Amino acid sequence: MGTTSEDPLDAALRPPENETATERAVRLAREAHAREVSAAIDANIRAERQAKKKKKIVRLLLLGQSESGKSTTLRQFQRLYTPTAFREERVLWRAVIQLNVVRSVRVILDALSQPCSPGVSPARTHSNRPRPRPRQGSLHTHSTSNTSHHGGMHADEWSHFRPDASGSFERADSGAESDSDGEIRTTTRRSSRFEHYQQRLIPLRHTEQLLIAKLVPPNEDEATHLGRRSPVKQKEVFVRPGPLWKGALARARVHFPAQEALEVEPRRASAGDTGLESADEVQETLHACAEDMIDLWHDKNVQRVLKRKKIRLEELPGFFLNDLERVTALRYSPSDDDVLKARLKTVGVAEYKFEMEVQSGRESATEWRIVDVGGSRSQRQTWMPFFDDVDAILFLAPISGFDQVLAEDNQVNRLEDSVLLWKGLCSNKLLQNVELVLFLNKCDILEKKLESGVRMSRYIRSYDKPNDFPTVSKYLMSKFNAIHREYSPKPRKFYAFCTSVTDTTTTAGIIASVRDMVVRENLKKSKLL
Ligand SMILES: Nc1nc2c(ncn2[C@@H]2O[C@H](COP(=O)(O)OP(=O)(O)OP(=O)(O)O)[C@@H](O)[C@H]2O)c(=O)[nH]1
Ligand SMILES: [Mg+2]
Repeated sequence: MGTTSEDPLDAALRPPENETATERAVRLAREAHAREVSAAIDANIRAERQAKKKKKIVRLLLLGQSESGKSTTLRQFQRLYTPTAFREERVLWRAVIQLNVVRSVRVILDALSQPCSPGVSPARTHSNRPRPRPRQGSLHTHSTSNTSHHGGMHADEWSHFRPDASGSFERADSGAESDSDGEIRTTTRRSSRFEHYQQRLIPLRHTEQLLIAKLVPPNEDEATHLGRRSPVKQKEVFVRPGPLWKGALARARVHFPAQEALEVEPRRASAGDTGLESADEVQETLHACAEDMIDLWHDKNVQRVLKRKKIRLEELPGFFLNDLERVTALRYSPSDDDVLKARLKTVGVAEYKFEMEVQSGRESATEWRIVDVGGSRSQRQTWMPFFDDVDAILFLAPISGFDQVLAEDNQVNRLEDSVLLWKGLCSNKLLQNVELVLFLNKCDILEKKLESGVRMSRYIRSYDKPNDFPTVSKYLMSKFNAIHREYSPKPRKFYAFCTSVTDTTTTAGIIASVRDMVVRENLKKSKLL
């Protein structure tokens, strides 16, 4: 019986009938090679699938009140583990730094335009305001009568903040004007000098508007204007995290140096001279106003007014006034440190993926997903949904804020707010198996503050020890530890560090420790499952 329906593929693959021995040998060799290539591709696909299956994903959530240093810590991770991307994006921070400069100057000008009348300090003017009451953090917090096992002290006991410990700059002032009647002429001269600065620096107002327009998408309805009354209670410019604002900036930029120039000469770039050929309008204005800004900042009378009003600009976020000459240069491009010091408030939540560029050991198989959130009160409801699926939480408590109140609620002491948040996290049942890492942050500011004579005991009732940094930081560490131990639903290790996350050297080591710890704990848990 003959075949009537032959398979066309068979026919196509069948060797030619009149094939010679040499042709046959060549054909067989070609087929063998093709089989090898195909096997290699299959093996590759299998290996990739295996790797994907094996790949560890570590989720780290950054939490803490506004200005605690979450986004700065994230930037440290980026600097360490995705250095190329960090370096490429550095130039986009220029607009943020420009705005930080303009706003610092604005704080000074506002302070000068509201002179204290002789003999009446701003503190006195406000001293009849309602006294700050302890408030609950927005996370659930326990009040319990259990005694702590830490030196017999209850974890609550230490956080008895003094009722008058508002710490707001305008209210913390206790010094009176020292001008006597005989100094009227000097005061008049001083006023005209202040007016001179106000006049000379008028162009900065327009600059500020330009920068806000550049940084904040037009459909954002959260206010971005400066508050009128208090020099330090300005509304902050914010961004929703993620690549969007950077994209907008990149599109808006006037001229940026060829990327190659940045890559070939990274050291030049970090020194602030990248070979920018032309600056944008904002930078030109800043450059033109540089001398006046420098004079203003170094003016002894201005310093005196700031001191009297207890405005410590050096401690405020986004402080660049000691770098004015460099940051107002026409060809200025931000350094690593500048990016870490820049202040841009976060609104919303974003997850950042880190395929660690360091391809060694375990890290090559670990993908990190770090979630950065907004820390102000209105933002805290966004935290909770992440509690379900997180391996570790890095909580930042800016301990230098013991004499400050929250920007969003001037009745709440910042340290007290951090304590309440910490209690809420420690006691949260959803998080009982999650590692909590504590950064007692802004230690550099704390140290300077204590050295300048601000007394901890004025703000924390139970504090009766020496007012030096080692004692204070040790005390606070032990108190946060006591809360952790007392409030955790089941025992877990206490990982805590005293940090200044703007400091690259010390933070690199701390982040490496955190990374190792989180990976190790993650590995342990996955083995147990
Ligand atoms: N001197 C000093 N400044 C710090 C430190 N940590 C953060 N900062 C600065 O404080 C400001 C606020 O830090 P951010 O990282 O933006 O704070 P955040 O927690 O993300 O704040 P939100 O986005 O409002 O929730 C920035 O200007 C930082 O450079 C620190 O340890 N020391
Ligand atoms: Mg932030």
